[in-house]
Amino acid sequence: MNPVIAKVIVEVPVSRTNRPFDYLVPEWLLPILRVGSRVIVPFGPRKLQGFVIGLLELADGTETSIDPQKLREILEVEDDLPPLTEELLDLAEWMSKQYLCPWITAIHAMIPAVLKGKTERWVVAAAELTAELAGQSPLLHELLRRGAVAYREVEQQFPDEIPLLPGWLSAGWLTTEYHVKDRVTHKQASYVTLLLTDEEALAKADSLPKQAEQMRRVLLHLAPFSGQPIAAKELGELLGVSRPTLKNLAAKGWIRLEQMEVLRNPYAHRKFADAKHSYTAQQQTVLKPIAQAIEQGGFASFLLHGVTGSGKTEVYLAAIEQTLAKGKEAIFLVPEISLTPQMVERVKGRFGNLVAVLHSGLSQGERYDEWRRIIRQQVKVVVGARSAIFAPLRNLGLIVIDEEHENSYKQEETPRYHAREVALWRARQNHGVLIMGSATPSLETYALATRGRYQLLTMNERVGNRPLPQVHVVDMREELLKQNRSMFSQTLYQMIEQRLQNGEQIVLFLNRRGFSTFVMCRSCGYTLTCVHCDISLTYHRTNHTARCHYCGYTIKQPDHCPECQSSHIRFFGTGTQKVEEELSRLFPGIRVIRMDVDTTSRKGAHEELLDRFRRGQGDVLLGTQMIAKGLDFPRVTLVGVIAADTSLHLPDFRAAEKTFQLLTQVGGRAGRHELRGDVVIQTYTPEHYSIRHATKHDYLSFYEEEMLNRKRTGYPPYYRLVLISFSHEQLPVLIQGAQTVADYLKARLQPSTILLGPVASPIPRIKDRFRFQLMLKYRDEPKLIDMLGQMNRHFDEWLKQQQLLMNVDIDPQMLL
Ligand SMILES: Nc1ncnc2c1ncn2[C@@H]1O[C@H](COP(=O)(O)OP(=O)(O)OP(=O)(O)O)[C@@H](O)[C@H]1O
Ligand SMILES: [Zn+2]
Ligand SMILES: [Zn+2]
Repeated sequence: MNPVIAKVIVEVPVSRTNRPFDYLVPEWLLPILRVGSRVIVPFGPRKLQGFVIGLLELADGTETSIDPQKLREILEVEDDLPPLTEELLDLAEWMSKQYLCPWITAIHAMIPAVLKGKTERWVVAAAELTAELAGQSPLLHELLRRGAVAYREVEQQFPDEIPLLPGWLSAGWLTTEYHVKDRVTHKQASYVTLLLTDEEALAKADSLPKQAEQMRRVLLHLAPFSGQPIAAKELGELLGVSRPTLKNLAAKGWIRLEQMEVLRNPYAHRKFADAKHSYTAQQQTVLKPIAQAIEQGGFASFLLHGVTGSGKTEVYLAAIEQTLAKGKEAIFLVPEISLTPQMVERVKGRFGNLVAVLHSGLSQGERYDEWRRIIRQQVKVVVGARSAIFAPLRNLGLIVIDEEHENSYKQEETPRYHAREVALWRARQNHGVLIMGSATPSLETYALATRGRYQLLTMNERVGNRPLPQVHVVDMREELLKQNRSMFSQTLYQMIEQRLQNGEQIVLFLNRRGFSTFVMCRSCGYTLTCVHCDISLTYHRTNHTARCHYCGYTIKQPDHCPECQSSHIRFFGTGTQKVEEELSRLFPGIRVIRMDVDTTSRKGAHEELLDRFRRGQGDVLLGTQMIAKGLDFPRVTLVGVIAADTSLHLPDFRAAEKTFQLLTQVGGRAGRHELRGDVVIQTYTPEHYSIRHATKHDYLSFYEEEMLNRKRTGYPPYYRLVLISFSHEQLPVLIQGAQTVADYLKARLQPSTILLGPVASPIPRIKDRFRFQLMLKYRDEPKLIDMLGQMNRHFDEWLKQQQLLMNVDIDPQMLL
């Protein structure tokens, strides 16, 4: 037998060990060790977890510098099915280069938390384990009797049988599972599985003595369900059989009694309706090229630009259906906040049990269960938020990204990946189709589509020719002149009143982005901006200054507006609670359902509130960003935006884009069905182009105007950005460190690349650590990523000595 060497990425997340180590695979582990397996290896004096990224058999004459004699052995393989596919391992390698992170960090982004945290390993009886086989070993016997045995117990009670486990695993007699040790622990239940065939069971039932009435009843009941686990509780309730009866049957080897974790299905209690329509003309038009691409196979990418309510979801579902018909699998990404029961219902309604749903509302255990169904190849469609892009499907044919412009597709911690980029990589690798959809595509994506990098598909009409809602813009400066100091304009007030009379519903949206951070004149709408950067200055309460967070420009907070001399100049903001109070004061008896971080922190609260609103138990749904998208309520005929400006004056070059997107998306919630809709946007800057174009639902005009701005100011998509941020407890060390890195970069960057900073970060101190940043703007610097990788390695030791944290963010989304 030739020695087999495994290349293992070990769980030490420091870049010094960002390379695989060689280990020898002991013969007894060969049956289950695969590329992608999770293993335990000796590392120095410790035992660590790691992942096998490659296997090498040393046949005679294999050219290698490895001396197997010197290698240490892998101690254990932790799962019967490897949690990572070879494709995902390649992806991890690519991510580690692209996003400058250790391999192990990229791998961790791909697997459920359960496989990282404190977990307890169990050995569980599987389908092929029969009474006859169980006779061979005390452990197997125990397994058949109890269904599952903790690995801890195996080590203590049956140590001699450990080397046999891999063989049994690969024979399908047993599996291993991980149960989370913390409080989100697994659900335990007893299950009974008939191990006899239908006829055998009937025969045995006949042969039983009279006094074994209970046993007979169980056999007769189970006969039609041979091999299927039935809840013991159910048997108890139905047949009135007792626990000892089941134990007796198990001892005879006729049934298996499993005291084990149930695969939780968080949607088990829901009924899903499948509402399939005949496609509209526009849906048919866009589906044609998509269908062709799926039919042909091979990589293809589309941007589906469809106005709100144009039926994009229906297009995605059709594409998924066709992909499955070709024998392939699909990933359907949606932003976390759109992962509402409504959305899940539509997908489950169409594809039923072939769907796994992954989102943060699930407990760790539930997530792990859904993920395990994918690993076991029991599902064909994975719906989920950002990290679902790593679903370990083996035959991926289609990736859909709904609301492609959403921020949440970018992970804001290491690895700082963008799901869109990962999706492109996977679609290419799998020769699959990528569909990105949005009513308000990001500028980056739309620009690429106009240059032919993605095929652009457009749907500019709502389903059933329903009109887009009429948008009314209210100038809040005039309201102030009219002595109206309430947060509701006359227009909005009257429209709310009228909806209440008609028994129709209202969505009120409070833009919380940029809450109270910018300085604005309430008389004329003037805001303080940086003279160098065209970006709003951020208010600092501590010393009453306003500062630019890109270049550091600072001024004292003025007492009077520089434009109109009014003294009503101050920082800006309102909370949802205040709006709710005001509503109750103005409209006594109004039923408000408030959705914000406070009311939705409890698990399931989000769904519950939406459900109440859907059932008509509220007149108003009042909320922040989380109500802006994906919702489809037939009785909503009015959408009000309390203050459109807050997101407009963020110190972020995407402020106008974000505002346009938000206004268009919230507006899109009105009048989606038979009833016509109105949208009221309250603003102090009605002339701003993002508001003007949103009013007319005019994406293209907005796009063109914004592109000109980006070109002028040198921002994406014309330039690309890298944000390098630093933090330290002591300001002098921090500034010195940032400057040192800046000098290093300056010496190596091409002259055309712009380096901004070092300058204090927009949030200059978090948890007692000061923060500074550098920003790179570049157009054409092909070696930049490599160079940043070198920079990382160059400063690694030094940063650690200085206790300085440095973070590199490629194509940053959040500049705060
Ligand atoms: N061909 C069709 N015939 C009839 N109704 C349809 C059709 N396609 C979609 N619908 C319905 O129209 C409504 C809007 O469709 P859908 O939610 O797919 O739009 P969307 O483009 O995803 O909207 P948004 O981007 O605003 O979330 C839904 O209630 C959907 O069930
Ligand atoms: Zn500036
Ligand atoms: Zn003013």
